[in-house]
Amino acid sequence: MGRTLAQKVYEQHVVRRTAGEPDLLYIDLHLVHEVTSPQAFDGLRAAGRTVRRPDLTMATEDHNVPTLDILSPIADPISRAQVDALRRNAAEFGIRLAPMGDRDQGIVHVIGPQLGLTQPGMTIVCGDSHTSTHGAFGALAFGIGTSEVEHVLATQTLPQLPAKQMAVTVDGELPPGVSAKDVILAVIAQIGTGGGQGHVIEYRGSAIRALSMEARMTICNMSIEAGARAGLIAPDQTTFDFLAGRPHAPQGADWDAAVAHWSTLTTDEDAVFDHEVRIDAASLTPYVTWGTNPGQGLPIDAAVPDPATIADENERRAAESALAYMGLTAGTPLREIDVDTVFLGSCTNGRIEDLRVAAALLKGKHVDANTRMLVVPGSVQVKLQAEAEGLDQVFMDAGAEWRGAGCSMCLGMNPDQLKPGERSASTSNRNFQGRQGKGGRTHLVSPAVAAATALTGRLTAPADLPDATPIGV
Ligand SMILES: CC(C)[C@H](C(=O)O)[C@@H](O)C(=O)O
Ligand code: SF4
Repeated sequence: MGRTLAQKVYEQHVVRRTAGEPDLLYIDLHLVHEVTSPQAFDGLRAAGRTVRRPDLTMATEDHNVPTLDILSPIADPISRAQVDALRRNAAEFGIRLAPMGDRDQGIVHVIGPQLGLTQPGMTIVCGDSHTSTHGAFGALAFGIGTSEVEHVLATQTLPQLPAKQMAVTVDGELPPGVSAKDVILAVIAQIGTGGGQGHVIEYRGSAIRALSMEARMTICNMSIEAGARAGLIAPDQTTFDFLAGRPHAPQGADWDAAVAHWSTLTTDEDAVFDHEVRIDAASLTPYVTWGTNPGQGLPIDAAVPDPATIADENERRAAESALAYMGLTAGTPLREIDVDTVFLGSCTNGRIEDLRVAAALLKGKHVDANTRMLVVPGSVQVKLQAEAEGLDQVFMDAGAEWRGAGCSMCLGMNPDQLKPGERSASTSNRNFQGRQGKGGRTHLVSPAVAAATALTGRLTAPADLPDATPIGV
């Protein structure tokens, strides 16, 4: 029987297999950030161990970093302690670190691909659930817990059990103004936040093949929000073109050999998936979430659902409590929901292409008077690229705030937070209660919807804007 891409990459990394025990997988790349690593390094120290492959390990500061005034000491004591601990640990164990102010600093899932560290066919782990992002390159990439971080630091291996296999096939052409973010919000709305549990999802089909690497990363990033262990996309010419010339990409004859190997990384015709989901790209519209989990999303044309019409009792209760927390009334058209904050950024949508889409909509216009917009590049490199293209000026002229790189308002671990009762349209990936600050209310949206919403102060699709010109992404 044929094998899926995920099964091939998995099998290529098994270094020990014994009946009745998990497999031991070799790990090609270990990414580290300040939140989930301090105890892992403490464990190494206590056991008198070293880091087995510092050359396959890379650390960055992202969750706790302020996006303003980055050269002053971090004010929050917990954040400061975590960042200081990472600096000490990286120095002591000989790990490369991109600290605040460094050209390579940024959100861990943005810098890996950007540096060419992330490559097809690799196993990639990080103490962070959105490690699935790297699956966009045809890597098997997943989040791990802190004790597993310690295991990988010490041995460069990880005990694993094979996952179940799911295919999400998106065929056809996305309508103008509908993007990768809408695709993945639609997938999660369809299969639910537990729909991918125990599975690795492979995204396939003509609509996926047509996506840029940035857009593929957006999709794989949110695999975890569907409950999946990982998500991946077979590498192709788009992947190779993205990687060519990046600092850590192979060069010369090594590049040719790598591309030859990467080209073999596809799912066999006769491979069998445990589950298959099909989506018609042409039927998709901009999606927004109305609730407090990423599966509670609907096309922007819809209205806030009435929990009374939901048959499943658990889902009905979840919808009731979501509406209470979100301060929403059943039947309200989604387009009539006012927001006070728009956040463009995160490892889901903080890459250069996301910024370009938003800037194209904001150019020559002004953010609504009662709305603030934060634009936070996912990395210093994204920031520099955007500035070279003049996007920073477009955002600032439109009245948006142009910030330094980091996780920022994606989660309340740094100064960028919503106040209780504030409501955001956010390009991030989680809308859990309190995610962007205690009492804050989050609507997940695409970069295009974020920009259109910033202009009107209420949830808006780009096509709703008076002078809407169709945009392709
Ligand atoms: C802080 C970290 C452990 C967490 C994660 O694992 O995803 C964070 O990145 C998030 O997005 O919630
Ligand atoms: S940007 Fe958000 S989702 Fe991504 S790693 Fe940071 S906190 Fe997690």
